[in-house]
Amino acid sequence: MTIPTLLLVGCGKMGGALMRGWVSSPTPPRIFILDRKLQDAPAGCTIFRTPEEITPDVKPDIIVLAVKPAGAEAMLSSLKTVLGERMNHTALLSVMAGKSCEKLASWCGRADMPVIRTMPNTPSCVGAGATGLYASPHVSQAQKDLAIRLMEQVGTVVSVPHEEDLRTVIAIAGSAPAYVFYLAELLEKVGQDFGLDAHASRALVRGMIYGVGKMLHELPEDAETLRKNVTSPNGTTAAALSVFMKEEHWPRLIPEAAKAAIKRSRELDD
Ligand SMILES: NC(=O)c1ccc[n+]([C@@H]2O[C@H](COP(=O)([O-])OP(=O)(O)OC[C@H]3O[C@@H](n4cnc5c(N)ncnc54)[C@H](OP(=O)(O)O)[C@@H]3O)[C@@H](O)[C@H]2O)c1
Ligand code: PRO
Repeated sequence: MTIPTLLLVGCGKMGGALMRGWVSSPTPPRIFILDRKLQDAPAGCTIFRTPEEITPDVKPDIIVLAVKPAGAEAMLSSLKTVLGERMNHTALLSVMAGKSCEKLASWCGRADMPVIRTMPNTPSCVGAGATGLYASPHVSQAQKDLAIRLMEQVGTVVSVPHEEDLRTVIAIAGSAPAYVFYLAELLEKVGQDFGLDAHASRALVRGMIYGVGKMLHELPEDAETLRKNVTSPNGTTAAALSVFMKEEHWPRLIPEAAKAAIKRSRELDD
């Protein structure tokens, strides 16, 4: 199989997570990076600071767009100018939380530009990402297969049938690591407030979340069964869950938070 060439545009928190995941995978793609502040690139990756620095030998199979949605139009307009004819032989893979395939294609100067929209998450940096992927009608099967292969190199990929579905992916996977990190922060603080030292509290909470993730990933049981296995009748867990499971707590707050993320993704489209 030939090694694909990527132009990774924006190598911040998400682009950087993908880059780390790719370079640590068994068969890394060839990566050119466009980022104005990235200090060091891994061996084999070339950094350009501005679109104008991109050299004529860069002929990407896929351009991975990982800048903020507000900067996408200006960036694609510059890339269109710099890459010229090369823009006709590449596909665009956006990781952005906003901006439709149609809009991105028009900013590339080609209504028939093959655009793949994805919603990855930062656990991609350790090969444990979860990515939703939508391919617009102009994407060939070979380009879609390549996009899926690339994202599978950094974790789980789910193709969604409608572009609109990506909003739900944002709410339950793209943004969701932050919810779990917040839970970790709060649990670590509780551990300390209730008498453990910081190191012990951190080690226990991180070990617990790692173990839960590994069980959910590896075991066939559904989450509800795994939860019930922890919950002894009239025991400590039941006491704690009786707080979380009150109608006005997690059952209301989790969907409310998801709706807020979805609403914000609509605003980022404009
Ligand atoms: N963070 C996440 O967990 C996550 C998850 C899924 C999807 N996303 C999506 O990923 C995209 C990037 O988010 P992020 O959190 O990675 O943002 P970020 O950390 O700000 O990364 C963007 C990078 O691109 C650089 N950049 C922007 N415009 C540039 C230009 N014209 N020339 C050169 N470099 C440029 C930025 O440099 P400066 O800082 O100097 O501008 C920065 O290093 C967003 O669209 C977001 O919706 C993020
Ligand atoms: N981070 C981006 C945001 O907060 C997109 C999902 C995760 O907008």
